[in-house]
Amino acid sequence: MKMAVIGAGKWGQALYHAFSQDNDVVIYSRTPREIEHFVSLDEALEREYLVMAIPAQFVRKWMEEHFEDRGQKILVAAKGIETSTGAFLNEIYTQFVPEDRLAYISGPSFATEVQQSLPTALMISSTNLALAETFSAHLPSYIKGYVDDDVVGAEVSGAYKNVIAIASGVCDGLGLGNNARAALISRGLVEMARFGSTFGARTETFLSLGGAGDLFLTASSKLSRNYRVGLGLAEGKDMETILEELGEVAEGVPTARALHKIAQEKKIYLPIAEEVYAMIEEGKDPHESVHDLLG
Ligand SMILES: NC(=O)C1=CN([C@@H]2O[C@H](COP(=O)(O)OP(=O)(O)OC[C@H]3O[C@@H](n4cnc5c(N)ncnc54)[C@H](O)[C@@H]3O)[C@@H](O)[C@H]2O)C=CC1
Ligand SMILES: O=C(CO)COP(=O)(O)O
Repeated sequence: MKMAVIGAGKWGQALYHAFSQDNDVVIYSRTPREIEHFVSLDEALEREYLVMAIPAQFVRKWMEEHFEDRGQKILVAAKGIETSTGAFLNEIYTQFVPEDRLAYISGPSFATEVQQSLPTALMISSTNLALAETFSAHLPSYIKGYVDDDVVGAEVSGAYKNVIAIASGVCDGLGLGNNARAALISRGLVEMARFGSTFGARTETFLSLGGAGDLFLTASSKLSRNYRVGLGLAEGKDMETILEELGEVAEGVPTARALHKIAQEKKIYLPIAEEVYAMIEEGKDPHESVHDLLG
């Protein structure tokens, strides 16, 4: 399969490594990189299959400024909800490409482990199951693919788990123990599903690799950038310092802002996401947030 990965951050490079096992793959990013098969934007857009690994908050601008529809089939690899509009990624991408040419990859997948070819299982979701199957069939042997057609469920799962991961980092950073973290993750899963059902997601999707699977992974490991944001908040660091020290994207931060905006507009009860927002945006004391969540 002739593919191009667009976006050469950790995840773009990991997916480039993965798909390169059995396919003809090139990679492009706005910042030139010393990567084999690094190509120009035009060469990348010429490929029949694209993997879009641009972070969620930058997708709309990038598509407006650089994308040319040449009939490509697209695998969306970012996880997040656009802060400025509350739009899910499928709502953004479908403004540029018909939904039957869009698929979304989600599930428990630290880029560093995918880059090391460690065993991984992922979900590929599309309203066009044949397209999801095509991308799944071209994954390398060390990644087991599962296909599904609940795009909204996959997107909400992938975005929301990052916010719960921040809360989990706060919990562990405060030394509240395993019971507290397990309770937080469990209630976070319920909150994700409640939010997703508002937008037509299937509840069982939140029990899938893209839901519970990715949540368990991200909310329990220092490999997660979002979890590390939570550790920083627990240490009393301000967001500017946390993000500067992180040096990488933490999608849970802008997504928490988006969830707050949506929760206010649609009157949805999102207690954990709202506390993460209060800590991120209003500098709320994490001890107070925990007290209010347990209260
Ligand atoms: N790193 C991981 O383990 C995984 C990340 N993801 C998702 O992949 C997406 C990308 O994340 P990473 O590659 O990990 O981030 P990263 O922090 O490693 O890289 C971010 C990339 O985005 C680029 N970028 C920043 N601003 C941009 C803009 N305005 N326009 C275009 N490109 C811009 C940067 O140059 C950088 O290459 C995120 O949505 C993340 O949630 C999904 C699964 C695993
Ligand atoms: O999505 C991921 C793992 O599935 C990566 O999580 P972080 O963005 O928190 O590092």
